[in-house]
Amino acid sequence: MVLCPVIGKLQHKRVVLASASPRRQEILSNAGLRFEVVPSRFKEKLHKASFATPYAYAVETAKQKALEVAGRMHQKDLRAPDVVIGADTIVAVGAMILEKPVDKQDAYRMLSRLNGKEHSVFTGVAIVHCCSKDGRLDTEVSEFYEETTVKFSELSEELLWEYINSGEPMDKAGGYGIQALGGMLVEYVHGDFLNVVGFPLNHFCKELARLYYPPRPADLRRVRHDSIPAVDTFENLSDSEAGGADPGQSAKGGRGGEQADGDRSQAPRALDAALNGADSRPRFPTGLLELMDGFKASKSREVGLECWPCGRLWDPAALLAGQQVDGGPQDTSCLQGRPGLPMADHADQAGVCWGSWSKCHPPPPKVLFTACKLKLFDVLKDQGPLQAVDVARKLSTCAGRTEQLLDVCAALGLLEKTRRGYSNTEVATLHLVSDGEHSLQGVAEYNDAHVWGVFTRLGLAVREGAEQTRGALGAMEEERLSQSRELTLQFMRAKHSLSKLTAHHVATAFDLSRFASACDLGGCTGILARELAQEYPRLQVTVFDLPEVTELSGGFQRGGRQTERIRFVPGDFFKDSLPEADLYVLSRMLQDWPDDKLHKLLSRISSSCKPGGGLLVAEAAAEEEGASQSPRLRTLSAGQPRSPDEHRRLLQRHGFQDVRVARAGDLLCVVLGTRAAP
Ligand SMILES: Cc1cn([C@@H]2O[C@H](COP(=O)(O)OP(=O)(O)OP(=O)(O)O)[C@@H](O)[C@H]2O)c(=O)[nH]c1=O
Repeated sequence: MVLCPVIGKLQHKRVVLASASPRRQEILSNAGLRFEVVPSRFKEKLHKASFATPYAYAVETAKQKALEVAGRMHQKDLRAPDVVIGADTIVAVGAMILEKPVDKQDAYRMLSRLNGKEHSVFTGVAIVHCCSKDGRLDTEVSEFYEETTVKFSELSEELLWEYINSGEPMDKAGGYGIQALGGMLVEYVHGDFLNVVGFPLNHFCKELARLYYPPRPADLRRVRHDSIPAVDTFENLSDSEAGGADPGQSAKGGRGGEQADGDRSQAPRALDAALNGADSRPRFPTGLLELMDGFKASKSREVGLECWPCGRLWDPAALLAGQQVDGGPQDTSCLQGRPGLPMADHADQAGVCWGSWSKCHPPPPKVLFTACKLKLFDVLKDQGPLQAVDVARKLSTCAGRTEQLLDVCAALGLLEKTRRGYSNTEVATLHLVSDGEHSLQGVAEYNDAHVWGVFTRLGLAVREGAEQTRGALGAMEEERLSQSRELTLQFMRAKHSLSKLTAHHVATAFDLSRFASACDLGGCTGILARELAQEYPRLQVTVFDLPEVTELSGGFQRGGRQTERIRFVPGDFFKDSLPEADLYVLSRMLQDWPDDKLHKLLSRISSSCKPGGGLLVAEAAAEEEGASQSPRLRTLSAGQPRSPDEHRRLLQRHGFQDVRVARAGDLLCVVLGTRAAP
């Protein structure tokens, strides 16, 4: 659940918190914000007397902290983050400003001043939007402050010293920490508690709402005269209705801003839609995954050898040569009879005669993989729109070939081509930029480096009758396991990025609150475990995966409260005993294994599962009984999707009853069975 969808507005931006304060980091990460921490080096010694009010001092200090970090980061890699957040908390007794005590005596002086009295805590916050153009850093600063009143009880000398000797006052403004032992000194608080702790989260969200959702004309008539939107406005804003403007875009009058405003003035923001759709997760990128993945389906049923655009016939063995086309000269003559036909339409046909199509033209997945490998989308994200020659210069590639690559990417809907040059489309910004929260670069990398190779061998294999699809994929799996750490990491990155897109759907397809513990078998980097822990506050989750995977999973973790309830256990689910759990989870696992292994795994789970315990299975959904051709979500999976009935029978065969099936997120089939008494 996202309480404040406006936080999601920062989701696809590179956000930096310019603060070393662990409290600020915790407040913001608990709110669901993803950010890097770069403590500011700005020395907090502005001349206090030159400020008319204590809060003006706090705001200016916050701003200087953030600007210092933006400038330093820009200088360091000529690339500033998108947003830098700075904050400064001070305690004010009248006009006197108290910051962090320098030693115990100083702490004593401060606490004595606060003793038995009311004081104000101000936190100044600066949100700096950055943009680098032609090596120059441009910034737009939004700033605000929040005030909270705190009253201390009458405290004895002895108690004050005891508190000082606890060490708690030293890194805190005014010499106390209200969130810990210092809470005992406080008689009352008026205002935002988190503001005292170091960050006014509520006001921050309102400020984001003000920046990212400028008022609609209709709202202007009834807006209140303060600049802050009413409390109930930001909680109800939805990202899913294309409603959000980017402050950068709206300032520049860019297309995104215009579109958003246009939409909003026509359709009043439905409260319902906002509440139901208040989820900052992006839509499932079906088209993109099909593009990355479609070659598996087409290779698997590759019998038609007639190229759709040109009608030429090809030998299956020639499919192997399909890989060579991305560097070599292109034969595009067969497209000439159909001028203007988008490449994507050719790609659609690829399911019928993919191999021959790929011989004539660079196959779309290869184009995509090559563009990712060259970091094309990263360059355009930071510096686009760019002309082909400029892209070629930045990538150190051949200008002519780069233009071809850009044109194909544009035809595939990954780039937009205008007179100003090429820029990323929304799907590319979301999923093809390497550092994006929902980047699928890992999938592209893995498919390109490994899966492609396996499937290009498949044509030959089918022709010679040597192997079946699963055999080929089994070989891939063996290859994966026997190879290096880098290969494992590549696989993990791919699985990690896909799981981010599906985990929420899997975790919420059924109400799992009756289970106290869960074990995610083959849980890899723990993305689903995290989602489960987040959804079910009392659930303890074990991630069980091969030792080489659990060993590397640490690199994928980020903090947060849920992590305390997640543990990683190394092991092989075919050999080792399974960790005890009320609920076993297999997410996008079953398709990976040939039938013998699949039944072995299910019977091992069945024997470990206590009566009343559960098994949750999530797989790519087959469209209907027997229909199993969709390449959707088959990424990293070997076999064919099963229909809901096939899943039901599978679980029943292994002792699970009351099997329920749900479609989740359109593309997933999630199945929950309860272990019957033996
Ligand atoms: C009153 C109060 C303050 N604080 C902490 O006091 C520091 C203020 O100092 P700052 O200069 O604003 O921040 P910093 O810690 O020096 O970090 P930076 O942002 O890098 O300057 C911040 O930590 C706050 O949490 C608490 O943890 N609890 C409280 O009740």
